[in-house]
Amino acid sequence: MTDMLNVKGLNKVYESSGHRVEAIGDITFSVARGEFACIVGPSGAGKTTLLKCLAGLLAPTRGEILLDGAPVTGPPPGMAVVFQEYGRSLFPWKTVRQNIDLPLRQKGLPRAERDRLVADSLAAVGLADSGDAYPWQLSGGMQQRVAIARAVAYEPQVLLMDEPFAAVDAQTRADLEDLVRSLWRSLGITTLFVTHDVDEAVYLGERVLVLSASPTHVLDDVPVALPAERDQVTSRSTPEFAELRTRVHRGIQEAKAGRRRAEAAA
Ligand SMILES: Nc1ncnc2c1ncn2[C@@H]1O[C@H](COP(=O)(O)OP(=O)(O)OP(=O)(O)O)[C@@H](O)[C@H]1O
Repeated sequence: MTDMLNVKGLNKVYESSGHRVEAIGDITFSVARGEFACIVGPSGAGKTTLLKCLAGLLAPTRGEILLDGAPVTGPPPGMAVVFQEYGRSLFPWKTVRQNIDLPLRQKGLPRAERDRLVADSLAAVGLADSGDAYPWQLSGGMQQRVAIARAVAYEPQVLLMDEPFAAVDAQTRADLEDLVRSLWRSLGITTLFVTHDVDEAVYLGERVLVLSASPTHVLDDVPVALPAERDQVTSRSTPEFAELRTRVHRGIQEAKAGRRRAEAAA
């Protein structure tokens, strides 16, 4: 497999009026084409900062990000992002269909192709009948499915997701996890999924990257060798799942202990 995403020696320092925060110390990793990688780390580890850099929304202080071999210097056309705040990411004055269609128009696709992509993506997320609704008429989980449909319709090379299910209830969350995994399996989009939930990371990913506390580096890179066909009840209760969960939890404990040591030394 060739690399779709290369992150080399990424460093990010926030500086404002004399105040300096080194959010990302030194991160290096790559994601293969078609891979599903999850990123976990303690709160404040710089996960959102990392994703913003990957999405070209924030310039790294040092280091380099390559998307399919080309440096990311601004929002790349081949990338779609799904954020936690779905409410804010959809335009309330546009229908579901129009929300999904907008980036496709910006891409310059012809009408017939846009119509097909919108219909297919709505069907894929189980919202075939909700195209004419407005986002505010839908539940939180449905709105998040619209955000996912919009990302998928765009046919990105890479899909970045930043804690996309943090604000929905547990049952909806499980449904959305299964939806994202099945879309990934059928479409093969290279996916990077940030979560603070260890079980979610193991359940979804083919690999889990554990980040240290800020200034961040990669503490552990855990391959998830669970069968591709996963099920909320069965997969989560296997000994393999428990082993992976323990390894990732240990990494996060280590990250937090490292932060406490750094704070004590400061
Ligand atoms: N715009 C900013 N200006 C200054 N510091 C910032 C800015 N954004 C984030 N930070 C700091 O950078 C560090 C990393 O923040 P970031 O939001 O990337 O972490 P995170 O891992 O996504 O956190 P959480 O899991 O709590 O969402 C934190 O110390 C945060 O306070």
